[in-house]
Parts: sequence; C-alpha cells; structure tokens
Amino acid sequence: MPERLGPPLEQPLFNRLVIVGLGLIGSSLARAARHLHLARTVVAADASPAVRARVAELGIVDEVAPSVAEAVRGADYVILCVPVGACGAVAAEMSGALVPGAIVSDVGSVKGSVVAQVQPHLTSGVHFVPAHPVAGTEHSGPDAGFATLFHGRWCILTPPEGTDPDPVAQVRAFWEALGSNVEIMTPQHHDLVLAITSHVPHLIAYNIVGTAADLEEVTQSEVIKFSAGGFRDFTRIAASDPTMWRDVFLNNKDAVLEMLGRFNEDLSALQRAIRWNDGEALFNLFSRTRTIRRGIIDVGQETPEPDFGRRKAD
Ligand SMILES: NC(=O)c1ccc[n+]([C@@H]2O[C@H](COP(=O)([O-])OP(=O)(O)OC[C@H]3O[C@@H](n4cnc5c(N)ncnc54)[C@H](O)[C@@H]3O)[C@@H](O)[C@H]2O)c1
Ligand SMILES: O=C(O)C(=O)C[C@]1(C(=O)O)C=C[C@@H](O)C=C1
Repeated sequence: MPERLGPPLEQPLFNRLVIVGLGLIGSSLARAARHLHLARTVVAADASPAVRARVAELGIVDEVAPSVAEAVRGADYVILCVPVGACGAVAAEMSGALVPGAIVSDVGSVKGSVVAQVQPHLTSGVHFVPAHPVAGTEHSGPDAGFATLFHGRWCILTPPEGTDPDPVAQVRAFWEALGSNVEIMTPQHHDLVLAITSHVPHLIAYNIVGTAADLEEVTQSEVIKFSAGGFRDFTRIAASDPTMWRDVFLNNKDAVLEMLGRFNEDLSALQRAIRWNDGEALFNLFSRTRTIRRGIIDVGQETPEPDFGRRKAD
C-alpha cells in the first residue's frame, strides 16, 4: 500500500466515478481513488482495446466499459484523462448520456483550449470544472501509473466564469483527498504560467536532445558516451509522450510563442555576455538561479522519483 496516502474515506465523495483514458494520469487516479475509497464504483473507458484489456488485468478499477457513452451513464463524476487534442471528441461522445448534476472534469496540461472544446457539448445541468494536476513523469500507459503521484503536488482548477461553487468544492475535495494542494485561477492565466514553467522547458529538452543527436556524427558518439550529467536530465524530459506534447504545443500556441519570444531575447543577452567576456552578468544570473533552485527544494516542491517497485503493490 502507498505509505503517503491516508486511510480510506468512510463515506465516498462520489457514487460512480468514470475515468476516460487510463494512461499515466488516469491509471494513477484509478489506483488512488480505489485505495482511498473516493467513489463507490470506479469505471474505466479507453479508446484502445489493448489498454482496456490491460486495465482489467491490473484490476485497478471496478468496471471496464466498452464505450465512453456506456461508461458515463449514471455517472456523477467524469474525468477526462486523454491528450488535450482528444477532449472535444470525447465530450461529443458522452454528451447525450450525462445526467443533470453530473460533474465533468479533466487533467489536461492546457486549459483554455480544453474549455473551448468541451463546454459546447455539455447539456444543461452538467457542471464543468477543469483541473490540471502539476505532477507527472516521462512515462505513459496504464503500467506507468502509481497512487501517490499527486501527493504533495499542485492541482490547478480553472472553473469557467459563472460555474456553480458546489461542484468546484467537490472537485477540490477530491484532489485534496489525493494529497494535492489546490489553487484556482483562470484558464488564460494557467496557460501563460504553465507555458514558461512546463511547456517551454519541454520544448527546450526536445530541441537540445534533437540537436545533440544530429551532431552525433561530428562528435563521434560522444553525446551518448558522456551523457551522465546535465544532458541526461534533458533526455528524461525529451522521452515524454509525443502525442501528449504535440497536443500541448498545438493547443497552447499563443502563450508558448509569447514565452519563447521572451526566452530567445534572454538567451541572446547571455550569448552577448559570453562573446564580450561579461563575467559579472553571467555570475549574477547564475547566482540568482541557484537561489531559486534552493528555494524550490526548501518548500518541498522538487519532483520525487516515482517508486516503481512499490507501484506494483498499489
Ligand atoms: N504525463 C504527464 O506528465 C501529465 C501530467 C499532468 C497532466 N497530463 C495530462 O493528462 C492527460 C493524459 O496524459 P497521460 O500522460 O496520462 O497520457 P497517456 O498517453 O499515458 O494516456 C492517455 C490515454 O488516453 C487514451 N485515449 C486517447 N484518445 C482517446 C479517446 N478519444 N477516447 C478515449 N481514450 C483515449 C489512450 O488510449 C491512453 O490510454 C493529457 O491531457 C496530459 O496533458 C499529463
Ligand atoms: O516531471 C515530469 O516528467 C513532468 O514533465 C511533469 C509535468 C511538468 O512539466 O512539470 C509535465 C506536464 C504536466 O502537465 C505536468 C507536470
């Protein structure tokens, strides 16, 4: 059992929780929800027959439904855990089967585009409370999930203007039960902040690993040979799921391009400092960033390494 999760709730928060997409995030939610008894029944839906079969084999949900529409029938809480580009299609599939009072949420890394894709499909009386757990790994699929993934991490809720406060409070209670710290902001603000703290860093990692691989011939394979240090950290991030990240960049285009513009300006300033031997500029920046890193560790926000050994026992 995951040692950092609390005891199961005596009274579950939901009756029928449906998780659509049982990859890293969806399967982690299923494991944690089952362990903590956050819902009476946990139901899985996934477009991939191989994933559905594997989820049944792992025994991490109560039911594996044959389709999204069948899964959400009678559900009081549905969480979309699919790539952000697929959220509109899933919302269309389930819209006719949702009952008034049901809460729909998601875990997408982009919020503005998900709200725009999902909201038009929701019938009256169905509440939409978008969410983004700022927790993950470079792995994907149902075997990669683990119940403690969200413990001690942020979960950002971005309810559209006019959302009923009760469903927002219920979604907050769900994430708090998983051990997350919940913060509320607008979808637009979320997308700007995450562009610089998550999306651009992934783009930089994809780019540097790609460039190094292209240079491999010139450096005679030294890229691989000497990749034990900083470069190795980039390769971890650059191993992240291609579908997920393609969708992130295509769905948060404006914010990413704006942050990239700023990033390029600052990179040019560093380039100039190196060219003109401006050691003071380099030293000042490196000192500032070292302080920032130490501050992050002090407040306990450093990414914990997932314990894949323990995961199998969840
Ligand atoms: N991986 C991370 O670090 C991380 C962190 C936070 C949030 N997120 C967000 O969580 C979501 C899921 O990411 P993941 O890492 O769990 O991905 P994943 O690739 O591990 O899993 C996605 C699952 O969705 C299923 N799927 C895809 N299209 C579908 C459709 N139309 N209908 C039903 N099922 C469908 C796939 O078969 C797969 O099982 C994404 O929106 C991502 O932005 C990811
Ligand atoms: O630790 C990692 O592997 C991650 O990339 C996790 C990370 C992040 O950028 O922090 C990636 C995307 C998500 O939307 C949230 C979390």
